[in-house]
Amino acid sequence: MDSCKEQEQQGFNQAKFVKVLGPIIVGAGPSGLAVAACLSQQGVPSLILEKNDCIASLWQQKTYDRLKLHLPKQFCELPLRGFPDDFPKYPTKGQFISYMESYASHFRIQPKFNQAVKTTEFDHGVWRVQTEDLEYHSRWLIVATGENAEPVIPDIVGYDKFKGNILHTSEYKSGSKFKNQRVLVVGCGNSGMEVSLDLCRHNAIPHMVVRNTVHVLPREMFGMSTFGIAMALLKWLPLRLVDKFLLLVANLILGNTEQLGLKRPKTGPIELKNVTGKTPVLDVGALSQIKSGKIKVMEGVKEVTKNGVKFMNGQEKKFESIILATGYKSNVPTWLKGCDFFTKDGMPKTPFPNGWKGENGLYTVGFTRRGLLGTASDAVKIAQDIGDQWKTIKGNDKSCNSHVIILGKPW
Ligand SMILES: Cc1cc2nc3c(=O)[nH]c(=O)nc-3n(C[C@H](O)[C@H](O)[C@H](O)COP(=O)(O)OP(=O)(O)OC[C@H]3O[C@@H](n4cnc5c(N)ncnc54)[C@H](O)[C@@H]3O)c2cc1C
Ligand SMILES: NC(=O)C1=CN([C@@H]2O[C@H](COP(=O)(O)OP(=O)(O)OC[C@H]3O[C@@H](n4cnc5c(N)ncnc54)[C@H](OP(=O)(O)O)[C@@H]3O)[C@@H](O)[C@H]2O)C=CC1
Ligand SMILES: O=C(O)C(=O)Cc1c[nH]c2ccccc12
Repeated sequence: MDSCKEQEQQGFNQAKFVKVLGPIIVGAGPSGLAVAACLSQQGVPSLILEKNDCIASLWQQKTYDRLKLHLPKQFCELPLRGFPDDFPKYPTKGQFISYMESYASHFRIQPKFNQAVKTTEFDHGVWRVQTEDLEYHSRWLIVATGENAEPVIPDIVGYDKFKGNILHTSEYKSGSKFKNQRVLVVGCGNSGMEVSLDLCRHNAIPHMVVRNTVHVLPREMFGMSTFGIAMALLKWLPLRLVDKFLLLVANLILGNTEQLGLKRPKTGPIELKNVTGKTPVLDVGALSQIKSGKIKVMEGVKEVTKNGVKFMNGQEKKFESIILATGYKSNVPTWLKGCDFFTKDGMPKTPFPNGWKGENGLYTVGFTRRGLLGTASDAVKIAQDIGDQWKTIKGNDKSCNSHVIILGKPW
């Protein structure tokens, strides 16, 4: 082992301050891994700090068993290394995780686990990144904590009165525990639809709350993925025309969803995704269960009671469990201080495609509202940008083989 590595191994436990020569990346999800891989291709070492004890913790710990990618695999690949050829068009969650494991090992990415970043600020030319036990310093900070870092738990009156089980979709694995139960699913995004479908398949009785409008599109049109068709058309046609086309075909294939209680927003599906981040539902079977009455569509919830729920329209129903499919939010404002690059919701203020770079060595990857395709685009740009700066740095800062230098005190 070279002396720098030895120093690194022994030092982490005792030291208070760690000087990182390359960038610090916060988060070891697909975005953190993608940017670390692209940096290593540029010859730039980096250090990933991950709060959990594994890579891709959203996928490994917070998703249900039946999950599959609902965009075809070519739109979900990380840069520099694609999916194995034998993967199906829509890989399963297990396949996606194994792809990311092999991606990390191929690029020799070894995040430092159990390092939840508590506060970070830019101070005298240096990013100071604090975890419970250590303070890391670097001239570059790459935020890769994701758009889906924390569950959204809405304020609904009466949670404490409810005798049954309340959980968020991030804790839902399968419907097997809910057999014969009356279950209320709050929310009708992709999670709400797919959890309701999974509940049906396990003989539960799902009721899904739709308080607002929602776009439902078939996952495929004419044997091709709807997303792929949209991307291809967008090369030639304006966004609004593409949205019109998608809606025309969706209505032909699915019928009028409004009759089922699923009113469409005025803004088209891709425009709405780009502007607000609200993802259209890509239907993988829930709609036919709604048509057959197995998934019941309900109004907004007024309050939770001891044995069930009162709805906005005055109806009252009994439920044994409530599943909150109410989405996720960024957690950046909780740990990144003194920086006005992000909105109060933890998204970059500068819209795509320019939200990847801030000031003073700050970067963001995976905050584009464009899924893994956006991640790949950010990662390549960031690595190029830092790679160019790295090439101009000479001297001591690059001479050690290790990417971190352990210090007892700040220098
Ligand atoms: C159920 C579900 C299915 C999805 N399916 C698709 C799909 O098919 N296609 C697609 O393109 N997108 C999909 N998405 C969107 C999803 O956001 C991306 O697939 C992808 O996970 C984003 O990667 P990320 O690395 O940006 O964020 P994440 O995967 O959320 O990773 C962020 C990492 O940062 C860590 N972290 C957070 N806060 C801290 C902190 N303070 N300190 C240290 N570490 C921290 C987390 O533990 C996590 O490991 C899906 C999302 C969900 C919820
Ligand atoms: N197979 C796949 O690839 C899957 C992908 N995903 C992705 O994961 C991301 C997160 O999806 P998801 O978890 O569905 O979150 P979303 O943010 O997409 O949806 C949240 C839903 O909850 C509703 N909601 C929020 N608060 C309340 C409330 N107080 N009362 C009633 N309804 C409420 C929202 O309604 P409103 O619009 O009124 O706010 C919306 O319908 C998305 O990008 C999605 O595409 C998720 C599952 C599967
Ligand atoms: O599945 C998701 O959450 C995604 O964010 C993927 C995605 C990015 N852009 C879209 C447009 C329509 C449907 C899904 C997506």
